[in-house]
Amino acid sequence: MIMSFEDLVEKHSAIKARSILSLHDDNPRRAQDFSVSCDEMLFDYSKTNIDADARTLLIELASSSGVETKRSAMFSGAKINETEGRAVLHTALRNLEGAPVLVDGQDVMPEVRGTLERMSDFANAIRSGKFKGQGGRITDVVNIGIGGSDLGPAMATLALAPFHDGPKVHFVSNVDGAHIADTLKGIDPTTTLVIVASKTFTTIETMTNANTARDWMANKVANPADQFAALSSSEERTTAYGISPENVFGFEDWVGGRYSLWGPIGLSLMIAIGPEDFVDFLRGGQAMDQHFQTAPLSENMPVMLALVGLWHNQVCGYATRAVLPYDQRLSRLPAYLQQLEMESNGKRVAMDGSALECHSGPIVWGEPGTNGQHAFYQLIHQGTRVVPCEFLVAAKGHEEHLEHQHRLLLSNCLAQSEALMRGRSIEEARVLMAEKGLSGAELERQARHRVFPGNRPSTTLIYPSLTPFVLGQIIALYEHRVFVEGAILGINSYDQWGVELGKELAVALEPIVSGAESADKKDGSTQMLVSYIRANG
Ligand SMILES: O=P(O)(O)OC[C@H]1O[C@H](O)[C@H](O)[C@@H](O)[C@@H]1O
Repeated sequence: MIMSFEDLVEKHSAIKARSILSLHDDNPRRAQDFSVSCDEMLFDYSKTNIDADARTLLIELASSSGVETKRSAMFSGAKINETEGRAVLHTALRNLEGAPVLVDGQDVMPEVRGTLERMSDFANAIRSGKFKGQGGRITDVVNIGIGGSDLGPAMATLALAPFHDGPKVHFVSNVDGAHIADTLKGIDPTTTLVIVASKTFTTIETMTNANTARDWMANKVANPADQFAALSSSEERTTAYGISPENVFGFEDWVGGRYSLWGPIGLSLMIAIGPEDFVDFLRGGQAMDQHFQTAPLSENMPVMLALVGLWHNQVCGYATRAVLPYDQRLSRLPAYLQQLEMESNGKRVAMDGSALECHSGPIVWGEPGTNGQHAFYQLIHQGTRVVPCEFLVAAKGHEEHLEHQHRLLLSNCLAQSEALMRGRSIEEARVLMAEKGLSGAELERQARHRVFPGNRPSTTLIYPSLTPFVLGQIIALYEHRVFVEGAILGINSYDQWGVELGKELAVALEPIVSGAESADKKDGSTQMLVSYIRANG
């Protein structure tokens, strides 16, 4: 049977009046029945209004969209990125001791393993002091990259702070000179390694910042190129830039930028935590790959995470999704997921170029808890729009001497999903106001402001503690969620044409902003802004 979103929308109209809390009351085992495990990680989606029938329909939607066939195609190296004619094989980067993976009939694994070994040797040399800068042992590493060449390593390096035992790692991405100026301030160029991370090695922000870093280093270091490394798929351009081939780590076009943390783009992370912990991170990703490929759809974590997302966005019509890690070290996860999810699934046409009949992927946003509670949770609880929330939390923190703080963190996380589901009725609010000594019209007026509609959906991903392995599982989980969502929507999750127009216009605007060319051919708004810049800049 071919399932469609219309069938699901119909199902939703039939069940939406029922509260999530009543689903729990009716089925004391609902939490167990509506949650999925992968190793020690647990994904609880019981605080949504998905019931057994809705889940069956969602799984039928996944099957009838060919998710399983498409999944095999991806893992086997088929060119599923059809608009760019490329395979999608970031999974090969974590295929440790795994089977051969063929692209155009050639096994890519020997090269993947060779690059991982070279990265490990290089990271060890930096960490042990064998690789020296002009001033001696490397104390600081500056990763210059943007988008996928920044968000992944920056997010993961912060996430794994308790595992850092290498030099200090910094990240520069923005073309705004403030970013590199603030980062380089106070760092010694003679003991710094600059890593230029760019798949294409043409990205204007990265190349501009790389040139700035090279000039900064050239003031103090005789041969700055010796203290530069490059992570790229363009050997030709890294060579032209003058970086010695021993310091260049390449990867193929079948690794998409936003999926590239697992290979050379992860070098700064590897230098921070060491090759062994980096391999543990890969093992976590690999464990999720194996789960994704083998678990039945209803027990498959990426599949269920994707289906819950589709239910909320395409079926219920909730346009955004909040990602709320109760884990300060995952504070860059929402930004990382914005690229992963919105650059992958923010598409308006299907693979064949026809207009999409439903909405594309949702708007993803978020901040870590408990900070967000004191900022935007007001809207999540009492605003007129429903925002499905995805909580993430570790059962155990790394700070053993601060266990009481971790208990507070956990209690807050659980309290939020409970509050969203349970809400507070007008009757309960009236009782509260009466207890405060109010009565009559004032009691009624005040009570109305204290009503929480409740019945607001959330999911919780809980894991033992944030280790390299667990981080690998989390990232691979979200990658596969994007894949499943894209496969069901019938879009190409692996191109990103939507970023091109702005880039082209920026190049054309530079001479206009600088005054070398006239703004006459531009629209009125652009002309006015250019005049303002010329007058005030
Ligand atoms: O790694 P690079 O080639 O420098 O690309 C960096 C980023 O820029 C592009 O605009 C894309 O939107 C991103 O997907 C990519 O990660």
